[in-house]
Amino acid sequence: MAYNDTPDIIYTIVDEAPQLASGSLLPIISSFAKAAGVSVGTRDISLAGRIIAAFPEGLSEEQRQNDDLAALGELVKTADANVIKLPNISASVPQLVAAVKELQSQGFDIPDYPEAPETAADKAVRARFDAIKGSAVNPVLREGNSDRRAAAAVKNYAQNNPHRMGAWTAESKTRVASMSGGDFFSNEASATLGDATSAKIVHVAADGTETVLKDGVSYPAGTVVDATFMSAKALDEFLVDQIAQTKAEGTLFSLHMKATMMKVSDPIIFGHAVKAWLAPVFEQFGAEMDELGVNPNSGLGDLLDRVKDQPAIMAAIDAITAERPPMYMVDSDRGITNLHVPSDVIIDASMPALIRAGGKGWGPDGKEADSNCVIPDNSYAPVYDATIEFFKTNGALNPATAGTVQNLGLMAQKAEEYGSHPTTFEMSAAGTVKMVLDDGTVIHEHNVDAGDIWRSASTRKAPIEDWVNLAIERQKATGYRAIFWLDENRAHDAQLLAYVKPILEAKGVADKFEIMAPREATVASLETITKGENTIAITGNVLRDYLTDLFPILELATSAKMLSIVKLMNGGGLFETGAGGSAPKHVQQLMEENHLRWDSLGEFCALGESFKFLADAKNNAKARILGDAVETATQGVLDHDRSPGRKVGQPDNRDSHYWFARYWAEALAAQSDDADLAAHFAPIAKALADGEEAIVSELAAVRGAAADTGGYYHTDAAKTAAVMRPSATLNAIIG
Ligand SMILES: NC(=O)C1=CN([C@@H]2O[C@H](COP(=O)(O)OP(=O)(O)OC[C@H]3O[C@@H](n4cnc5c(N)ncnc54)[C@H](OP(=O)(O)O)[C@@H]3O)[C@@H](O)[C@H]2O)C=CC1
Ligand SMILES: O=C(O)CCC(=O)C(=O)O
Ligand SMILES: [Mg+2]
Repeated sequence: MAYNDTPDIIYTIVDEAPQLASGSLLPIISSFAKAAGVSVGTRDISLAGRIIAAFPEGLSEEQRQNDDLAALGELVKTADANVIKLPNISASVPQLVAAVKELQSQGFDIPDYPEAPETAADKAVRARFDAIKGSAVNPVLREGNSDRRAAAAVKNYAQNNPHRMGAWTAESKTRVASMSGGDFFSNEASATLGDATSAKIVHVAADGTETVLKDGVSYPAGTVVDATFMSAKALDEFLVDQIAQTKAEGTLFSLHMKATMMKVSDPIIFGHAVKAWLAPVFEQFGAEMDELGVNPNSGLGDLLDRVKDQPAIMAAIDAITAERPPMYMVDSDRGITNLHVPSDVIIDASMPALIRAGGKGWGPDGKEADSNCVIPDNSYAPVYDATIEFFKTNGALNPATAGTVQNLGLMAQKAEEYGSHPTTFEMSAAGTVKMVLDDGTVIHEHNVDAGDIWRSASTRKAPIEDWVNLAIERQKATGYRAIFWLDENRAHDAQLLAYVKPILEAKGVADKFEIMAPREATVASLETITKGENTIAITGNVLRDYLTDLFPILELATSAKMLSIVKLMNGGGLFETGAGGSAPKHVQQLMEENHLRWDSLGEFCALGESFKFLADAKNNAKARILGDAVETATQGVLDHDRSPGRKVGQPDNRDSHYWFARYWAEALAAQSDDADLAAHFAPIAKALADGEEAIVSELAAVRGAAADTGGYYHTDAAKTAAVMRPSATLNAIIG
């Protein structure tokens, strides 16, 4: 189904906390925009929405949904795109299974997720689910590179209202552990293709049997193509060793992966950790657990659920758990460990939170403790290692005086590791993996063993050039210290540098940029911001992800307040809200005590940018007025401390939207560029001010009791609206 017309601005329907917040904020945005003749439409990219769109055959007409993600994927390749993208669930298998179960319980005839597909029909269903799994939205929408930074108002606020930081001392036992070889980092090979070509990936077993793992992968001219693998044997030895070292050191064992975005490789690595942790149980009961459908890649939570009625297996698990070091917990009250669900501990958010807390994680006893942070691959682990060492030496960062690290990330067109899923394989046998071009040239070749994880990633020329040019623009606009976080000694980075250096030379700006490997760049950036100065981190895709949580969480307490712009390569605009995720813990709190602590500052920032983009792209003067007023309102929310509190009883997300609407209306009423708009918003501003007492008390009245939104993944629109819009006075004004 195609859409007849594209609204001026598209606001995405997502999941969890940001979607709950939209229940309150979006009616305000739509109503204000409409008054200025700006249309705001929605497109559903939620996990539930994507499942429904993928399996129409069992559904009634009313239940069916358009494939909005595919439609948006086309739109972002045009200059017309103006999309506000909120964070969505990048589903791990347990999340996917839970969402399917919920939809089935609501009467949607959706097939079960086939855990071990054997028939052709099951394999086809599985392929449809695999396209929904993991980070399936962002790579489709991100047809541009990433520009993430704190708006000046947000940074100023953070300096004037510094958040609490845990103390760091030289005695901290917290550290990062990574493999000393056999990992993706040490096995990487990289080459730049002169001409457009296609390639196939072939596995040749020791007995000469050839298996084509993938055929017809096509690359435009100038693509940087990498190949690497992680040795399963080296990984297992490393994990066994780290479990033992953790116990000896008296710290918590923690594993930090990105099983959502690295949806093929990282769940396998996570599964190795589950197996290493329960090694004697797998040795003794491997066959039985196989029968019960245990898949270690789905985590300890799923495993325990499947073996809970098997006393012998449960006893073996208890016995080995008693011998293990304590594990880093996701929720110690409920016994949820680091290894329960692969999507619970996600490195970009988990490591910064631990570092901000002074190197502390939560242990099974509900107390904070130092932690051994296991990050098997060495490509980016040095960033966290260097940060931790820096704080051990220098003490925690002071957010009152620290400068800022902005990020320009190479992200477009599935750049680097984040686009590697279709070309990642777990080896079923020992042999050689070859990457063979059309003309027969073998560009990469690795000797592998059974179980090794081999993957190829690629990065296209146009995004690389666009990224370097964006970096030049940003450096020029700010004058900040600008560092390309590239390691001359890493195969992939060396190929990138062959692009970067000539562009900088040709533009006569080579002297404005430094080039440093991630470890050195981390130290240099921390030194810079410690002095109160600012720097731009120009990075690849994974570091974009890691740094845009790490530095914001240290500087601002959260990455939710970030400005996150994707300048689409074909001219459109994609405005992401914040740099974080969908905050499942916030939903839990809303359901239990009707308090939503989600901070919509990211949405406010994105909204302002989106209006301004519309103003420029379509020469829409009213959109500019709306955008300027959004900035004033955002400033008002900060200046008057109207952001949500964390605890029930404090003002929450809904209160912050009331204040945002009020400041927005006041700014629109006060401006003199458009008399009609001023006249329209003057009575609204007055009504919002006059209604303050009623609105605040109506919002406060609902808090404390459980809230029902009719579902978790697929909520009921009317019930959610009732929960998120409990103020009749406010609703009447907004209309
Ligand atoms: N762009 C995207 O689409 C992204 C999606 N994700 C997805 O999000 C889900 C959760 O990921 P996770 O790694 O836990 O990261 P989150 O960013 O969702 O959560 C980490 C913590 O950050 C804080 N936080 C995040 N956003 C806000 C906000 N707007 N206001 C206040 N606090 C905030 C919360 O801290 P506290 O609880 O202490 O209040 C939260 O628990 C996963 O399904 C993941 O796949 C993750 C990253 C990006
Ligand atoms: O797409 C995802 O799964 C996460 C994205 C993310 O964390 C980011 O872009 O910062
Ligand atoms: Mg991230």
